[in-house]
Amino acid sequence: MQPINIGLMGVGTVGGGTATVLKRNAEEISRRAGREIRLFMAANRELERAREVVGPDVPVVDDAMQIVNHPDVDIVVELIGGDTIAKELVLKAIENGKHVVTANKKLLAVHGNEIFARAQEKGVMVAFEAAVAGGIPIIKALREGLSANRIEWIAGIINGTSNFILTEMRDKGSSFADVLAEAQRLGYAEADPTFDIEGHDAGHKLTIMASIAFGIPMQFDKCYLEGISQLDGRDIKYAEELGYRVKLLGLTRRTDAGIELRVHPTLIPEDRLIANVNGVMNAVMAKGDAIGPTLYYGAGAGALPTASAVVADIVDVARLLTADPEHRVPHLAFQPDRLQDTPILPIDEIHSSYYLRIAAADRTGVLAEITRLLADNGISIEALIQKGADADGSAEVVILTHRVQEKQVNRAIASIEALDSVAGKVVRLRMEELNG
Ligand SMILES: NC(=O)C1=CN([C@@H]2O[C@H](COP(=O)(O)OP(=O)(O)OC[C@H]3O[C@@H](n4cnc5c(N)ncnc54)[C@H](O)[C@@H]3O)[C@@H](O)[C@H]2O)C=CC1
Ligand SMILES: N[C@@H](CC=O)C(=O)O
Ligand code: NA
Repeated sequence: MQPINIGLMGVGTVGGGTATVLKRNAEEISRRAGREIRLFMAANRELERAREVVGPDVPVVDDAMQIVNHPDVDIVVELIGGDTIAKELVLKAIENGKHVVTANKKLLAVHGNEIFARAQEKGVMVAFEAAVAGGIPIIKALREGLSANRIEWIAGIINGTSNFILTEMRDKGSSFADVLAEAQRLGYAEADPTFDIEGHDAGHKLTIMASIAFGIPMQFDKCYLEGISQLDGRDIKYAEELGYRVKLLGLTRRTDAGIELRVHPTLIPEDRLIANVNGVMNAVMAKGDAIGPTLYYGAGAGALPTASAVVADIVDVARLLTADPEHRVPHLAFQPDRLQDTPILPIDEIHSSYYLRIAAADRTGVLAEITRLLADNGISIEALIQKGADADGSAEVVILTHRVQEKQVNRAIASIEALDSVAGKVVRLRMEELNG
């Protein structure tokens, strides 16, 4: 039987890892796929670097369109990134009737609706396991393993770079800038690392998971994003004193009013498994109505872990090449004509519990004023601690609230900030129990 020809576009961190895994495990991979999987051609901006990686037998070009238009390429693997040239290449590959494997979460979160519609029309597959939580087979789990369930919520640590930064800062006291530079050196960070630290990358991945979990179109523009760059070390420390870890969490939840879709630093009780996911590791919890809470853990970034997912997708596509398109697993788990336009809730309509840190004058009556304002807004207090008074007579009050709608907390914060006895802005972080 003829080998299956792979056209590899982008031979950087993930592309290099993919070439390595295809070569290293060639025998096992072909036994699984039923055919030899051959790296047929590669494209990379830096030709020499790519040649060193793929070896002398694989032609390397600098114009990836040559791969997309090559009549003998069966599967195009897009590992360039971004949503400009990558979008052009993927759409052209689909138009040419080629199957696509990509790790590009931004491309799918922003343009996925168009890409999957075109792929559906042309009867080709677009596989994207590597786009969410790197090597963890979370797309497979959500799309196939949990297909009996009504999924209630998904919560994940899905940006390896941010988790690496938070862990190194906590464990080694390293500076934010130094750890970010290390994450870049290790190939974890996006080409523009603000995507990692400001929550965009996690938002892209969460958007994709929400779409698959709830059968809704991709709606990245409605995803609430807050990253870790503004986190204050004091809040991480106080949270720990109260028994919580702070993680950058992506959370999507089905409610009667609509779907919550949000990424932000989150306090999680320290005894939850997910609170103890450290370094570049990712973890995703998914709660189904039948199975209850489930947890998936593994490396979320890096050359070989991400290549693991890319190559698994290549094997999947290879196995299904001859299957009637109607009998393949739908791209977004639900049949394309059965997606629903369930609304995504604006952030002030979500429900959460909250951590509040307030700089208040250390004098009688201030605490009573603050707690009264919270009560006036229907907010009840779960815990309250006061941190020592400074020389200037101000103290820090840390309050944990019970679950409440975000707009109530915002109202309470505005009136607390207006008190003469309160200085500056109230720090507000969201908290999630994640106990099913
Ligand atoms: N690095 C990681 O751990 C992970 C990355 N991803 C995604 O995988 C994709 C690739 O990421 P990395 O490998 O980290 O990036 P990278 O920057 O290491 O590699 C990209 C490669 O594409 C090449 N390139 C850029 N423009 C090109 C063009 N017009 N034609 C041909 N080649 C071109 C560059 O020369 C470079 O070698 C991105 O979509 C990223 O979001 C997904 C999961 C994990
Ligand atoms: N930059 C991303 C790479 C994987 O998706 C991350 O840090 O998680
Ligand atoms: Na994955």
